[in-house]
Amino acid sequence: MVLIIALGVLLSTILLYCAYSKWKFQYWARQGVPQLNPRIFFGDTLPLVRGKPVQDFHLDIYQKFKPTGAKCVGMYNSHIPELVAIDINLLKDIIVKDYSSFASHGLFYHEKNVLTPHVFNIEGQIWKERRTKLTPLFTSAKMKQMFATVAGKSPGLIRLVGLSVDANKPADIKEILSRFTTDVISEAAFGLDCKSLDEPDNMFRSIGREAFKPNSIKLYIENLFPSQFLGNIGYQAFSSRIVSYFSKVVNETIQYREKNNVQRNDFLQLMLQLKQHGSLVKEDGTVDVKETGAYITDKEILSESFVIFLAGHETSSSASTFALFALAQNPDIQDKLRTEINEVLKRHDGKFGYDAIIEMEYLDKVVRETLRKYPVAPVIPRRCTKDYKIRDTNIVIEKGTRIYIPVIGVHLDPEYYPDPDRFDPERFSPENKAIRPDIAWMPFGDGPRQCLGMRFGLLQTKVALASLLQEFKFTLNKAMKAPYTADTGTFVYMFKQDVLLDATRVN
Ligand code: HEM
Repeated sequence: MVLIIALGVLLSTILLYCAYSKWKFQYWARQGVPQLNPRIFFGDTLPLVRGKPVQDFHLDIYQKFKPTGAKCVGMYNSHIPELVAIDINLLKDIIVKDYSSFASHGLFYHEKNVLTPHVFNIEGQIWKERRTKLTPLFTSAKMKQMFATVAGKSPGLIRLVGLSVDANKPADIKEILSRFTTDVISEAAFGLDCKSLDEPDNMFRSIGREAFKPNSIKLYIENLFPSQFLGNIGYQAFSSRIVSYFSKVVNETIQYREKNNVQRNDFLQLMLQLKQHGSLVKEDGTVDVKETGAYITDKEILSESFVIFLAGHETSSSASTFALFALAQNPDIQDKLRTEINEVLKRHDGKFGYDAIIEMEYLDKVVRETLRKYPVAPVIPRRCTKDYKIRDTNIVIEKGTRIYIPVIGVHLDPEYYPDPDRFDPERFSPENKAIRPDIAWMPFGDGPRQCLGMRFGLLQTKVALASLLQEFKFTLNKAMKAPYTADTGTFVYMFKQDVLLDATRVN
């Protein structure tokens, strides 16, 4: 009897849910927004559950709906309505002009999850204040100060590729560059030499991999319930292994530096200056009293160190890997770039410094074209923070709705980039840039929430490329065969297979 009642309750619940979903699945159609083809329980996410890479999913939507003139496309995550923005003017409104209605990434954070309340996740006024405090850490002048930290890892990078050459083996460039950027960012974030170039399986790499691995159950839970509720019931976004290791490293480093008055050229040191003075110390050692008030706490330093570490290494290593992959297939472009690197270095008496890197204009174009063709963040999530009416329509995006910015769709759109599969750095000449909307290139997002570490990301990518191309010529190893599928095991766009390049010494 009990069993029959239980079955009855279960069946009625399922039927009710089905009826509710069926009604909910008309949400976008009721507003006149074209929508995908939702299925019960999964909504439109079944292809993703079956393993379709996120970038392919969003590229398909963009390419299917752009020719119809649709401004946006509705979809359902389970039964929850979400929106993919397509029209370039709508994208600009969301990211730049009306950003205050979309100033959230819509991701989980909670004070009890100490690594999560950082500038990428937090929202509203606290985000605004934190962003203002952290912005001075990423100016060109600060990048110049940190240049030596980045370039200091180049000899190890060159040595690793050299080992492949000596062993007559292809260089596993994705792996090598990931070890390089892990070393760069741990040194730049908190002054630690984690020696990934020598010991590939160290704890920092393992933390990076674990934290960047999508966990669909966690993502589902974080999407369904408000952060405050989840945090209060004890939900943990990261394993205790990550939290305790990372917290220990950062807290001990803070204590050590404060006790011994250690001064270093890294992000942690700059954050310690904010903690002590509420402002950054100027080159002459003074603090500008007018700028004071930007104090940050140890807790904030911990979560911000975590996001600098996370956001700072796989993104840049993926960008440099894609660049070498593209250059290996385009020997003329590779030769032209090597010539520029050698000429600029000659003008700088062979000194590989910050000013020399900034002077390399063709290198800049190559990196920009790489991030166009292979945007390492192919889709940017945003959350609507107040009801928003789309210009010249009756469509209202309700507060709380998740929006997707399909960066990959825009970057491969022939309207902005004719013959989009061709790798052509000249797309970034001043004349060619002037004939398309600015927003059509957005690997770092755009507007007030644009990537805070853009300058540092570009710098590490350029240092890696300039160091390697000075020494080696790269071609694609014969094991590299299209089609190249995207890795679904990480949030950052990268190929699933190893990127194997044959390297030969230039001289
Ligand atoms: C090639 C390298 C990189 C790429 C392609 C990249 C891309 C992005 C993107 C797409 C966003 C979201 C922007 C938006 O919502 O409009 C972002 C945000 C962010 N990135 Fe990066 N990033 C890179 C490197 C870095 C580095 C090296 C750091 C730190 C050292 C960093 C720190 C951040 C932070 C803190 C945010 C959050 C900003 C905010 O919400 O206010 N990124 N990045």
